[in-house]
Amino acid sequence: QGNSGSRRGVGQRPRVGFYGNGCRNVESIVASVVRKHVQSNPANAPGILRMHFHDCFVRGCDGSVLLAGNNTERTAGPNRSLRGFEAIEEAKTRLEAECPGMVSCADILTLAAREAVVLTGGQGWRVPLGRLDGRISQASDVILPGPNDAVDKQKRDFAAKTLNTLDLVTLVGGHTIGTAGCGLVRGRFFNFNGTGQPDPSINPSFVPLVQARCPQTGDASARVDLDEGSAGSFDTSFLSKVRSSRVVLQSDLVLWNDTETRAIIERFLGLRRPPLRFGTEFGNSMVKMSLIEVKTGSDGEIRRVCSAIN
Ligand code: HEM
Ligand SMILES: [Ca+2]
Ligand SMILES: [Ca+2]
Repeated sequence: QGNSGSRRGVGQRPRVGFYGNGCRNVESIVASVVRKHVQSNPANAPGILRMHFHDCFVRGCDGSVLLAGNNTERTAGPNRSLRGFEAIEEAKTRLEAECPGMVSCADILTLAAREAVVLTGGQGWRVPLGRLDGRISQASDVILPGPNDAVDKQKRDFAAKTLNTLDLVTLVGGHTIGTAGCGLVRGRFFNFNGTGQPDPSINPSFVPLVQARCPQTGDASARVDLDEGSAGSFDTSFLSKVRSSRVVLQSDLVLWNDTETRAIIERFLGLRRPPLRFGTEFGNSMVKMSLIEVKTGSDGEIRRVCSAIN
C-alpha cells in the first residue's frame, strides 16, 4: 500500500514508511547520492546537517532553505556558508525519474541529514516522512541562534521550536563535525571585547592553535574545526572539548557555565548519573527537530526541482 502526495491529509503527521511501495527506494537513493557527494567532498556532510537545522528553524522543515533566487533564505548571512545543495538537487532528479511527483525536497533534506551523520560514523535512526515543500522563502525570515548567544537565549530559541534543553545540548553536539569561518571566531582569539587579549574563558593552550589557523589579518573565509582533531567523526569528542574549553564558538563554550547544560554534557561523557547515550539522543532530538511546523495539507506542494517552487 503506497502513498502519493495526494493522500497527505490536512493535519496528518509525517510517519516512518510514508512512501511505502509508491517509492520503495527513496531511502537508498538519497543515501547513495549523499554518499557520492560526501566522498567527493567531505565538507558536504556537515554542510547538509546544518542545512537541515536552518531549514527547520525558519518556516519549519519545508525545504524553504533550498529555494534559489533574489532575497530567498539562501541569500541571508548565516546561509551563505551552507554547503551540499547539489547533493539534494541530484537526489531529487533521481527520485523524479524513479517516482515522479512523490517525494518532497523537505523529506529529501531530512533523509540526507541522517545520512550525513551515518557517513561520519554516527548512529542512524528511523526518519518519519511525508512533509510537503513550502512556497515561501524570504531572507528577512532568517533569524537563527547566533555564535555569541548566551545559554538562556539558546534555551529560549529552542523552546520556541518545541525543543527542550536536552534537545539543545544534544543537537548542538552536532558541532562534532564540520567547521566555522575564521571571520566569525577569530575576534575572540585575538582581541576579546577590545581588551587586546583572547577571551580568558578559552583554554589558553587552545588559543595559539586557532590563532595559527585563523591569523588576524588572514583570509576571513578560511575555516577552523568546530571539534579540533575530530571534525570528521560523529562522536562525543566535541562535548569533551566543551568541558575543557577548547571550542571556537562562544555559544558552545558557555554551555559549560550553565548548571543545567553542564549536567547534560556530564551525563553524555559518563561523568554523572544517569548516563545518556549521545548516539541515541541525537536521533531522538533530530526526529523532534524534523517535525517542526511541517506542512502536510494544502499549505504545501511537491516541488519538481528543489531550487524553485512549481
Ligand atoms: C544554538 C544553536 C546553534 C548555533 C548558535 C550554531 C552556530 C553555528 C555557527 C556559527 C557555525 C559556523 C558557520 C560558518 O562559519 O560557516 C555552525 C556550524 C555548524 N553547525 Fe551549528 N549552531 C547551532 C546549532 C546547530 C544544530 C542544531 C545543528 C544540527 C543538528 C548544527 C550543525 C552545525 C554543523 C554541522 C556545522 C558545520 C557546518 C560546516 O562545516 O559547513 N548547529 N553552527
Ligand atoms: Ca524551512
Ligand atoms: Ca567529532
